[in-house]
Amino acid sequence: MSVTDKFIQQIDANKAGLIKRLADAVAIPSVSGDARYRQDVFRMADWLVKELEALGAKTELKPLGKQKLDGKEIDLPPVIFADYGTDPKKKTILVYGHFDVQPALKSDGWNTEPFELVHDEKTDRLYGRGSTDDKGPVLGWINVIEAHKQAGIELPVNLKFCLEGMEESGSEGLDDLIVAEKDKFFAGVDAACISDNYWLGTKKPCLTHGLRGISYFKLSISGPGSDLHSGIFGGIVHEPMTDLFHIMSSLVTPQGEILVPGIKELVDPLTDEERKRYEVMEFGVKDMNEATGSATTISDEKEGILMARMRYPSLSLHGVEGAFYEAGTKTVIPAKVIGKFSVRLVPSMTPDKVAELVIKHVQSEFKKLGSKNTMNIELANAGKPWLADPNHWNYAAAIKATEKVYGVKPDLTREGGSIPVALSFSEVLGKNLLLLPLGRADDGAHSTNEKLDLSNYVEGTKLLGVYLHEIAATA
Ligand SMILES: C[C@H](N)C(=O)N[C@@H](Cc1c[nH]cn1)C(=O)O
Ligand SMILES: [Zn+2]
Ligand SMILES: [Zn+2]
Repeated sequence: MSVTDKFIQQIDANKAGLIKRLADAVAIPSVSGDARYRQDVFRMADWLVKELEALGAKTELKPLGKQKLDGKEIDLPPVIFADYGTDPKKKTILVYGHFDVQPALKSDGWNTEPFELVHDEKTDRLYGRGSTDDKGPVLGWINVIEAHKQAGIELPVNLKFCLEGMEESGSEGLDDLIVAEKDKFFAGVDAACISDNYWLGTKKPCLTHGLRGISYFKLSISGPGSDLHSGIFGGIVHEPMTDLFHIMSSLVTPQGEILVPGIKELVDPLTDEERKRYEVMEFGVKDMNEATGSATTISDEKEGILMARMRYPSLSLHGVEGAFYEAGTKTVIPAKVIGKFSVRLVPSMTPDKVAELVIKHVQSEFKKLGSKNTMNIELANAGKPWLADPNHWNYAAAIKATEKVYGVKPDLTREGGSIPVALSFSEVLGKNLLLLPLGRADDGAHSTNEKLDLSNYVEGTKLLGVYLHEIAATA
């Protein structure tokens, strides 16, 4: 039996162990965007360090200093550096992942408790916050090391881990750490791999060589000293929510067209050659409908959908802090509301330029309202877009591994989401970076009822391990 077959057999024999590990990780509510959960993000880092050390990795926690969140100054969670193997004859692969998650409450519409992993045996799906983004994939790498140890097989490469707890909140502090550690911890890295995105649809695996960037804004409008009765004060005062809705609706049309002057002009023109790349992709409107659980795509053509995800910017409205949103008919005029929206950036757009255009537009729209309220707009976090050359042994190894594990040639995609440090890894380290996702498009990352199919977790773990063997065999 070949070494990779032994590894695969070991993974199949330990499915229960893999599920238990994910359940333990999901049980820690490591929400980075809410100061009340900050201790849990630290706890999650300690838990991962224990898992890695137990398997023989050498770890170090790198502090990142402080941040301002919800008006308080609090400690940023540490970054975990870990080394597994330092054999100079082997290639060294840098693995990045994140152990923080998006917020989740059962009352948001979850069918189960978000921080309890639930294995639905009928569908063989694992439900829980972080199952697919990004605890499952991070644990995939740990499962790979464990299976090698259990099966008595040598890992064919050296691994370096860089795991952070602030990805969902803009990766504050990590870029500086990468620069500072370029010739220290990151010295000797041959290539990098991140598993933190999703297949294009629900059936076919993919490799990803591009990400959109992000500029996330908070727009606050305040007026009255406290919430007011709309019967007593309605029609008398300038209402913050009315101002906010006017401005928010001046940002984007229901057809997804961004109305902020100057943004469209930043986008690279589409060439015939590029359009053909979308035409040949195996993908249909039906795949997207499956992923969204609806038939609500703006475009009815697959090329339009693919380009909207991969090569055009988008502007999304996320929520309003301070607004009345519960059941019932409360007749309140909220005193202060904070609108949250973000722009996804494509290559040739920079967060600085986009912030300049958005802030100018919002100021001008607010002025038009003639309101006596106070408006403030801030860029809460940002990440640059990233695009890599897929003609590299790192991608060749992942293609072969996908063929071995899934029996198909993977799609080559660009992802619509953002991983702020992807560009830093490519630029600062000057090494090739590959995105090798485990999860499917319908996993519900950032949404209610986030899940990872058990088969994606198990086969995905095999994929990560076989990819390392392919690197050793072909690179
Ligand atoms: C693609 C990755 N799994 C992800 O979800 N990234 C976030 C990053 C982010 C940046 N600011 C806030 N979140 C995303 O794309 O939304
Ligand atoms: Zn993620
Ligand atoms: Zn995420």
